[in-house]
Amino acid sequence: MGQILDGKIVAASLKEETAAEANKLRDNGVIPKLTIVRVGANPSDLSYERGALKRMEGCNIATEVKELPEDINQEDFIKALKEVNDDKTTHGILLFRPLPKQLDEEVIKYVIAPEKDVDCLSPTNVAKVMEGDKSGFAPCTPTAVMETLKYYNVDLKGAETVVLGRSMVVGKPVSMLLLGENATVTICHSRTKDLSSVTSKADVLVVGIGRAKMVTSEYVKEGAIVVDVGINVDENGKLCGDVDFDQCIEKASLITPVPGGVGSVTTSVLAKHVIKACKLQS
Ligand SMILES: NC(=O)C1=CN([C@@H]2O[C@H](COP(=O)(O)OP(=O)(O)OC[C@H]3O[C@@H](n4cnc5c(N)ncnc54)[C@H](OP(=O)(O)O)[C@@H]3O)[C@@H](O)[C@H]2O)C=CC1
Ligand SMILES: Nc1nc(=O)c2c([nH]1)NC[C@@H]1CN(c3ccc(C(=O)N[C@@H](CCC(=O)O)C(=O)O)cc3)C=[N+]21
Repeated sequence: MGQILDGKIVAASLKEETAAEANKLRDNGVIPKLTIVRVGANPSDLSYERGALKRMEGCNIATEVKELPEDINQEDFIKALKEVNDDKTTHGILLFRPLPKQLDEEVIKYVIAPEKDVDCLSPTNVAKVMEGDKSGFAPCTPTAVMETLKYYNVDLKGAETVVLGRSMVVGKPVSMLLLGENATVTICHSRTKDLSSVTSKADVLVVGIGRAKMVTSEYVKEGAIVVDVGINVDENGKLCGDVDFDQCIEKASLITPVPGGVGSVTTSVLAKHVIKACKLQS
């Protein structure tokens, strides 16, 4: 029977450091601030927004939500985003993804100011993640995975790690961050053949696929460390991960739950990034 990797403890530890930094900045007359740009009122955006606002408040970081109409056109959206770029009181910008269909992310990603881009939309920040250049911003969720492993002293050097999922939000960046810690990284996706035979070789398995409880015990090696990034709603309307926790905890040595795992660390990383952005700009 494995042990639980408690995201709430990791989040609280990060929060403490970040709040202290925010207070130092405030003592010097700088008020760190995150501006959230939300288009429409998608439930998953709103649930992340609630968590983020609460976390910023706990860290003494100011916030503003710029709510834009669901049907806003590309030109008006870019104008609004540039206003936030130019707003001297805003240090970090969070843009919810995916954007509605009429907005072209391929264009917009070049508009957000890289030094305020705390969740890694800008190609400048994506490139820094690839290069292992820590001066930019890696996306918050993959960083939360790394912070969780670090807090629990998981040694990644030479470890056989398997990442399940290859999105730009989770799978690809977390693979680069693991590589940066000298892990051996295998990336799996929907076309991977014989998926469970690949994942069951992993010392550390990171899962972000958006498929409720798909990862059952045959995907997991005895004694493996399992990190579940998934946030889904199960048939009873309850939050659940991509990993079947009750099955996999029997085999894993360490495992993150949902809720209370990586998801709870994400907003603390966001706060940490706002402080980093604020220091870069003041
Ligand atoms: N904790 C947090 O703060 C956050 C959590 N999430 C959660 O993480 C999960 C992943 O999100 P995201 O990366 O945005 O999702 P995407 O839908 O963008 O990507 C899913 C990835 O998983 C792969 N995949 C899907 N189904 C399977 C399958 N049956 N077998 C193997 N691979 C599969 C896809 O493969 P292919 O590329 O071949 O299609 C794709 O690479 C979701 O549950 C989401 O809610 C997301 C963001 C933040
Ligand atoms: N640029 C961008 N980055 C994101 O990270 C992003 C996004 N856009 N768009 C929306 C989705 C959705 N998302 C959620 C994260 C946490 C919860 C959530 O429920 N969190 C719980 C904890 C869950 C847990 O403990 O695992 C909480 O904060 O209390 C929900 C949704 C992020 N997203």
